[in-house]
Amino acid sequence: MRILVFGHGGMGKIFRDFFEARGYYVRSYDVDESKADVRLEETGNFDIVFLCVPMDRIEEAVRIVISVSAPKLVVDISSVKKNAIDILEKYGLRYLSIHPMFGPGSDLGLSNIIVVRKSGAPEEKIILEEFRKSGAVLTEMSVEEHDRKMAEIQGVAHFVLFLFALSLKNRFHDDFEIASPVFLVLHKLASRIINQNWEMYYLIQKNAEELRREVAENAKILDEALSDRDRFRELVYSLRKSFRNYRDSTLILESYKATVDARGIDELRGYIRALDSLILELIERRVNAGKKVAMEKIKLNEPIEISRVEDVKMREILKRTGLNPVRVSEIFEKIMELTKEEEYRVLGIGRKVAVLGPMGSFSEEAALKLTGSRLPLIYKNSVDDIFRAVESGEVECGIVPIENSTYGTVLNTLDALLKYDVQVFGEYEHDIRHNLAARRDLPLKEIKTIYSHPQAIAQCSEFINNYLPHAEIRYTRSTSEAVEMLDDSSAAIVSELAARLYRLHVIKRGIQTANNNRTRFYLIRKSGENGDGDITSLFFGVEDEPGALFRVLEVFYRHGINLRKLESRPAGTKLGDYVFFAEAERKLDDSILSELKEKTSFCRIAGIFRKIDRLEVFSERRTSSGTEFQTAWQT
Ligand SMILES: O=C(O)C(=O)C[C@]1(C(=O)O)C=C[C@@H](O)C=C1
Repeated sequence: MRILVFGHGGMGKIFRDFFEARGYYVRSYDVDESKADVRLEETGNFDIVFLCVPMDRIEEAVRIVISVSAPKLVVDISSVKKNAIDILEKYGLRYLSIHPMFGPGSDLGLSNIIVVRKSGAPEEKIILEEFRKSGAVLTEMSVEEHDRKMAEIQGVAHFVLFLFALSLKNRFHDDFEIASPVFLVLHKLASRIINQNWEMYYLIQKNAEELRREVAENAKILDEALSDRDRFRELVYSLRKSFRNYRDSTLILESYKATVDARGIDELRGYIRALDSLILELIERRVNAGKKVAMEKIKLNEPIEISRVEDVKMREILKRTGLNPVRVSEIFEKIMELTKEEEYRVLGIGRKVAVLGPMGSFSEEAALKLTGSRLPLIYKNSVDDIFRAVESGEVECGIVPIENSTYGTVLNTLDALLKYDVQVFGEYEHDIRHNLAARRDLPLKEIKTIYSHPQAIAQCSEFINNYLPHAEIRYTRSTSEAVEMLDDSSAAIVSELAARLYRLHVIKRGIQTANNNRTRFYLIRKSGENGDGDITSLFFGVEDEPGALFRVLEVFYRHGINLRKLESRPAGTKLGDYVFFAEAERKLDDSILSELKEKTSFCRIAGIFRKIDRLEVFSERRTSSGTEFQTAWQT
């Protein structure tokens, strides 16, 4: 979907940045071509055109658009609808008519967008859905109702501000020695509208003729009421019925301080203090909003962490700032971390799970299945790092791959299990399905390069040989690195989760050679009392002499215990020294263990556990005051 924003003023810039941050192809055109991304002759090939020009230039813009192209949809954003709609109808365009009730420099979050005409075009649905998802409040109404309401909302407000300006024009200039916050806010607002396109305000006022008369009448009523104390009190009390909510007016007035032009070291320090308290107030409000989001997510069964939402946000933020982008992203990452921490806290989730990163790994996929995706996952770069985090108590639990049905034992997990002071308390089997994904819907023959981790490439070799023999294979360290490498003619082999997280187009699902490609994961925690279950993992060593291993295996044989796994690993002492790792299909009791100890040079239980399908991390508890979420580490 190609979007052309016609007009690169304040509103045009908002829509251009908005859609670009969400991954759309957007270009802007302006009659002042020095501001435009594309020249007029290049504007022919766009599906949607946003008309972001002053209201008195709509007809001119429409004529230009239709002289070079036939867009599937034109979006009108004017503030008074009657005139604009007449023009769009006159030229027979398929259009969406909205009134975004905000001005240049605003953010779409929480802004009102009124929809007065829809065309039913599929592109329109996508646009409105993007607005809705970004937190804009969409309201539908007819053209007539819109214009009537705008007379009240915009007409009266602007009229009063013009009146304010007119009454004070010879008394104040921009530079105030002293002024109250209310005065400063009104002065700024009046200055704003006075300095914007007067024609737009003229049209808005034209649409509010009757109400303007009423305002003038009311000025007289107010003046008369003020001639008498009681009459004035009565008037104020009658107004209180309609104007009750002034809760956040202090924040509005205090935020005005951010716009003050402070001078001299003391004043500047005062200015920074005011900014700091505003920042703090805003962060607190943000965190509180996050907590409410968390409660909504529970109802919708959505994860707390949604990297797609965070990525879009970060892109938008970085676009807006001229500050060092690395520092700015660090600050916002920290703010989001704080928000997430509080989101987890409000749900009663304090425990953390470490998985192999980066995001989108199969370990994460397994973790999300196991935990129902509500747990704070900590992404580590290596299996060793996961073990370290568990051992040090940084996290309560780690999820590590132990065995793949095609590739066998994951040796570095075994080595780490021997090295670190942790225990296995559960195992989980996960289907590994590889997907061929790209940034766009790419026919197989057009794929020039395939990126992925060597394991994934190997597990999909048959598909690659049969369908992509022409493609060059490039190995990456991880799935997400593969995603980063993608351009318009390459594809990556990734998990379903990674495809979703990075919004890739899945060209083919399940391309792994083995139909039943599964990985078994161990769930590890800090060492403590042994767990319970029907499987025992253990390490043991034997003397370097004939029959030593046989004597140990004989113990298992005699007790009728099946060993489903037996591996030898270098002990790390000297060449030829090995330790054995075994998985016995039984909980080994003390008597068997003491027998084993007699026949081995050392014997250590790595864990007694069972298969689990779900890690319950919190449970709901109904109380007299409602539902509370409680942490419970149940396996
Ligand atoms: O938008 C949400 O879903 C939030 O919970 C807020 C927020 C944030 O702090 O910005 C936090 C967690 C999500 O990963 C995305 C964004």
